[in-house]
Amino acid sequence: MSDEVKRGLEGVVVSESRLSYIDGDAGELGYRGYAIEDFARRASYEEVLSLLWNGEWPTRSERDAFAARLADQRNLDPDVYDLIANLAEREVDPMAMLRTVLSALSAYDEDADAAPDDREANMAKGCRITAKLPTVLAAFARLRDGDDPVDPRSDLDHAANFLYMLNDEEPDEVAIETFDTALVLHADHGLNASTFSALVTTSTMSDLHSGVTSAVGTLAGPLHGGANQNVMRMLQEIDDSGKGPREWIEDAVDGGERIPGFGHRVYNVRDPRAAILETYSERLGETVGDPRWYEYSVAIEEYMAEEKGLAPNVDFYSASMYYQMGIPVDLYTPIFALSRVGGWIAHMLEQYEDSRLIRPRARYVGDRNREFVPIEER
Ligand SMILES: CC(=O)SCCNC(=O)CCNC(=O)[C@H](O)C(C)(C)COP(=O)(O)OP(=O)(O)OC[C@H]1O[C@@H](n2cnc3c(N)ncnc32)[C@H](O)[C@@H]1OP(=O)(O)O
Ligand SMILES: O=C([O-])CC(=O)C(=O)O
Repeated sequence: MSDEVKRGLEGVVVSESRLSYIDGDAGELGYRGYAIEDFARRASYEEVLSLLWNGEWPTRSERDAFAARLADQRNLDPDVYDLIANLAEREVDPMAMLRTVLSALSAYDEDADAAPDDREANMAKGCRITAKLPTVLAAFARLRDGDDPVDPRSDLDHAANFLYMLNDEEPDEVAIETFDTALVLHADHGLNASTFSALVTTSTMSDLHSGVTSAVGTLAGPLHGGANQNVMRMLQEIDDSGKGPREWIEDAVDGGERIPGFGHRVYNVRDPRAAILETYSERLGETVGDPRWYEYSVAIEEYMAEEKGLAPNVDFYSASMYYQMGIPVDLYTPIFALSRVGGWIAHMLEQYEDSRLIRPRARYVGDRNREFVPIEER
């Protein structure tokens, strides 16, 4: 058994998967063999979920049935609204809220007692979790602002319904397309840290809710999903500083800061999702007549490429895009979770089919053979 330490498990292959293909040198990403550029703007989040969970694109009638199944599960138990209201009153961080409420949802799940690897029960749980998370987040966002939650509408698709519940207003076509594409692009990405964390949890034959709860906690960190809100805070700091974006970023880099939205464990080139999200960020800037956030982003990208050889990841252009949609900055990471939950579930479904306990080792570098001294003699 080798004692070589692979810090951060970099480059270690721990399993096989048919879900997403990533070529980090070519900057390519595909779900189940389909390149994201071919479907990101043309397939809805519901279709992508169906592809990830079932292996094939749904036909129109399959898509409609699946979308209706999800739409049917959007309501929350009144106890869950009470929990969200309590957390909103305490002004907890939205990711901590999401993690807490997600865990609580298992208490209300009618398949809670099913065997952890029961595929039918897991598909049903997966639909309920995915359908309820947007209701949870929108209710929280409204309650903390002193507004009543807006009931979900079953006649709206997943993306449109979330924006409707958040703003109490039907979104326009541009907002729906933008948000739906963001959901599609964030849905899966190989064994990223949060997906891996879900898989570690369910490799013990723990249940789907536990896996998703572990994953939300992992996504929250600033090195992973938490980076998107830090990107927007950086753009706001630049705006407030009175400095140009290039000058600001140069000072930050010279000061040894890590720039959110740049660098990646797998991509050595530009993240292909960033290219698509950039077009939406640019378009929204033009639509609202304020290209500032997009222009700052472009200037930062140029500097980072020239001076650091680093390219943007998925969290970089999504920040200015969500901001221009009027979404509160601390909701960006929970929105990432609303999408990635589909990928987490897909990976757990895949793993349950052929599961083995995930249990690596650490090389022990501490003392050995020390003599025990009882407490009375210490
Ligand atoms: C959805 C996602 O999770 S995408 C990633 C979101 N996270 C971020 O955007 C946070 C900023 N980025 C980072 O911190 C890193 O690039 C990570 C965490 C994404 C990847 O980390 P790792 O693969 O461990 O790379 P590592 O931290 O070893 O970085 C390699 C080198 O690039 C530098 N580097 C990497 N990212 C950045 C950055 N954002 N800003 C400045 N320098 C950076 C490191 O300082 C390091 O330089 P060194 O070798 O001279 O010390
Ligand atoms: O794959 C990763 O390590 C991070 C990432 O881009 C994602 O989870 O979408």
